[in-house]
Amino acid sequence: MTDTTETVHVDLGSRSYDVRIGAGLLARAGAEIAPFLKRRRVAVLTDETVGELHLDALREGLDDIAMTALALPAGEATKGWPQFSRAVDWLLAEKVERRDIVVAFGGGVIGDLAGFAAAVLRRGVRFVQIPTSLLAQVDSSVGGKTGINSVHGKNLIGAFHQPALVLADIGVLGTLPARDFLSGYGEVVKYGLLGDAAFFDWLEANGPALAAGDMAARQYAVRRSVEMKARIVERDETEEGDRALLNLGHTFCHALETATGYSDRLLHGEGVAIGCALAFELSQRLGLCSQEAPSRVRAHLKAMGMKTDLADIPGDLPDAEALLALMAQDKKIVDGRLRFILARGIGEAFVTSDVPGEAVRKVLGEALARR
Ligand SMILES: O=C(O)C(=O)C[C@@H](O)[C@H](O)[C@H](O)COP(=O)(O)O
Repeated sequence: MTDTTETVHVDLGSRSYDVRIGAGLLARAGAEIAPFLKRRRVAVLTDETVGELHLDALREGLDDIAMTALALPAGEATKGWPQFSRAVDWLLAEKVERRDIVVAFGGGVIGDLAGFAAAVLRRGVRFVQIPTSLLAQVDSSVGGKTGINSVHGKNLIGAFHQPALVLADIGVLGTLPARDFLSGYGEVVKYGLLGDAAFFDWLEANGPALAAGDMAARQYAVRRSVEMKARIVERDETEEGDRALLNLGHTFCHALETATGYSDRLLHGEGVAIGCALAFELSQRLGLCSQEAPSRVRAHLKAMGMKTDLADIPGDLPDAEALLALMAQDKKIVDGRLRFILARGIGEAFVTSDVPGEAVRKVLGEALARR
């Protein structure tokens, strides 16, 4: 079989690394990781679902590299202090040393938590991301944002810590439940919306095939997303400016995730999709883009069977004022002023602090009224 693995290099000087994208990478994990090892052993953090489905395959792929593993409960609720301290204590009990490699084997929750554990363990050890969800492959495994949630908000505790290598095996996406796959698709659409109108056109045409399992389409979507993310992260590793573009939809999303208690009511990528739709609605309300743009965003998300609005979130939600208060914990805030990612059209996003609170309140109020 021909090897169709592609490599996206993330050029960050001494923190540079490759993102390898293809089918069958799990089976070759040992050969891929070996050059980074000082001794032939790795400590793997995973979740119970991924562990059950794929840990044996990873163990086999690692060949003679010894593997020890801890499986945490699956789900966003794991991304907090209790499971984080459990993971760090386990890594210490396993005698993971500074020159060793920690492997984050799972979706965004595991990648963020394990990356943060690696960042603080013995003041920093290297880690390899093996993302198993679409969301983690296209987004959270790349760029070095690691962390956990606080009762005050999403991802408020963490560190920038770049991985040494990312292995995105698109073959494992086949075991994802449809809801999780579509949640990850929310982040894929984000890339088209923020900076590549042609990619959004492509997604409108190919999104259904991608969701149905077309491997070539999946590989292209993962590669294009990672490429876009890599170029932005290279320009602005620690989000002083441009990197905030990757936060399109996230100011709304994080407030909604906090409001729904990081529960099954709203998955992260679902919140991103709703957040992108609201960001385009806000842009239109401020006269920045045409009415056609938010309609096209919603139409595509709907055609993919995704959540597009606050009305699609089950259970109670707080009022617009309370949601605005949650948004005020956003990490993009400067001098008390929220920064938003708005758009002049599809593929034309930009970062601005110049957004009247009243306009945001109105967009949220109207969205709540549609429930
Ligand atoms: O990598 C980034 O930069 C992003 O903003 C990507 C986001 O999609 C991702 O969810 C990120 O973890 C959110 O970052 P945060 O700084 O808003 O917590």
